[in-house]
Amino acid sequence: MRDEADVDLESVWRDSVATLSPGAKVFVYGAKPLSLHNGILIVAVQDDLSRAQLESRVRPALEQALTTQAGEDIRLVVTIDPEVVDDAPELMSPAITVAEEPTDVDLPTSRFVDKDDDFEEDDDSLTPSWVSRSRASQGGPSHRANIAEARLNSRYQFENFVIGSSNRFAHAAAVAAAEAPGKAYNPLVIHGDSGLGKTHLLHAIGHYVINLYPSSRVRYVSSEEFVNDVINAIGENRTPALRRKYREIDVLLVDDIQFIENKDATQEEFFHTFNALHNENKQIVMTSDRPPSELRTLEERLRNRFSWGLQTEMLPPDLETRIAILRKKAATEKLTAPADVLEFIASKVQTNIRELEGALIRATAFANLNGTTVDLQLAQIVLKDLIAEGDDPEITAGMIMAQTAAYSEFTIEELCSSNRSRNLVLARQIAMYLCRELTEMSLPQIGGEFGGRDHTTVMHAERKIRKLMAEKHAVYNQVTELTARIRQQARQS
Ligand SMILES: Nc1ncnc2c1ncn2[C@@H]1O[C@H](COP(=O)(O)OP(=O)(O)OP(=O)(O)O)[C@@H](O)[C@H]1O
Repeated sequence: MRDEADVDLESVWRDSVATLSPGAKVFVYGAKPLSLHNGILIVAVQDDLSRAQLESRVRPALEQALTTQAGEDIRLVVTIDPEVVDDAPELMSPAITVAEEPTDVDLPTSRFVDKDDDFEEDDDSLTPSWVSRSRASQGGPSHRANIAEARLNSRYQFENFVIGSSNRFAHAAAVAAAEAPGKAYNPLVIHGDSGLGKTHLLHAIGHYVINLYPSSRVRYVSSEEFVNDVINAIGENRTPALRRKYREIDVLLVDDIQFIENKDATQEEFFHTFNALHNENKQIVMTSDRPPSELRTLEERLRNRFSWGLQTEMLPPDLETRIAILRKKAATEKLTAPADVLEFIASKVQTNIRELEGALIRATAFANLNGTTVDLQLAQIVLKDLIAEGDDPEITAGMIMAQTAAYSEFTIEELCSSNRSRNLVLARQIAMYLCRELTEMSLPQIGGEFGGRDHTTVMHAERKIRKLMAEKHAVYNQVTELTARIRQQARQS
């Protein structure tokens, strides 16, 4: 039996719920696990009815799943506590399988120690904003299952997207495709370098379609996920099921299509999926780091298909757009920074909007922790080590993992393992955050580096560390120190 103090309750809970059937998940929705002692897991629900349903409909299956996940016999005790449940993060949504690993108790000796730690799962980033509206208006299990399918990030909407000359056309094409799916531009291919907003537009299309046509079936998928789906389906002899899954979709949003280069079976499957959807006037939108004509090892017939619709390029934003993006970011994330600081950051970070946002977050986090406000001098000091000088050598995931391992006293193998002890989780999340911030790797690529984790795990880690940096000196310092070490190693190598 594992030591209960070592059990990460929320992730055990989430993983257990994820194994339930869609019908059963509905009765667990909104429940919040409170504590685990001597094999008794106390869970809070909203009211009497929720308790009765949980008790009568899913108790055996849930206890079984919890027992498997926790590695010890678990019995459930269900209490009613509306206040606790109101605070429950959206990750309890039955429709969404997300990340792993929060922590919430004292941490043992390690550099990655934060005694005041109040980690909690917080994956609202994965919960579409229209969930609540839909719940109120439709609310049924099948509708919620649809939301899982869509896998949209609520932060990426057209309203949060700043339009400038570098992305105006791509934005207009995206809106047009969302307003008239399958009719305006089909397929729509959005291409451009890393961190320029392609994924943002892809999700925004999904949100907009669902807002306009609530019953439509939308699915966002990274092409790495598509590749995995194909490989698994072939290995498990369930290709017909895979075909059904993708061909029943009304709007298919495929991120980073360049990853299917060199993957013959995937290309074959995608070709047929593409044809099936296109023949039925279903909308297909894809992003790529290059124009399809430059995807050299992509089969000619696919390249040919991709040129049927519209291809639009996103370019690095000009200074004004960068400042406007920072302003918008500051407003939506409630970060306070004066105009000269925004201009300073925008003038220093020119090619990657993710890096632009990261710089703003670091500067405001530092000020927040020190009970001061951001001014130009502070921003210059804080960002000294973060901002690349243009000729800086490339930083790799390997460097980040090696430095994190050395600094945290964990091994690289442990960072990639499934072990969820609290300090290790924090070290792993910081390393994932740094991969996101300092490299151009996609979420699935980063997940792959860390023992084949799902891209939602990386998304969660990024969000978690951003939040913790603004709240915890220790975490801010660890991230800053590690960044400096990684940059130094990159310069020396
Ligand atoms: N025009 C914009 N307005 C507001 N935010 C933007 C804009 N463009 C990009 N961003 C933000 O920049 C970050 C990076 O964007 P995104 O992930 O969409 O880039 P990408 O082109 O898909 O990169 P990659 O190819 O590496 O996946 C996101 O947080 C996104 O919200």
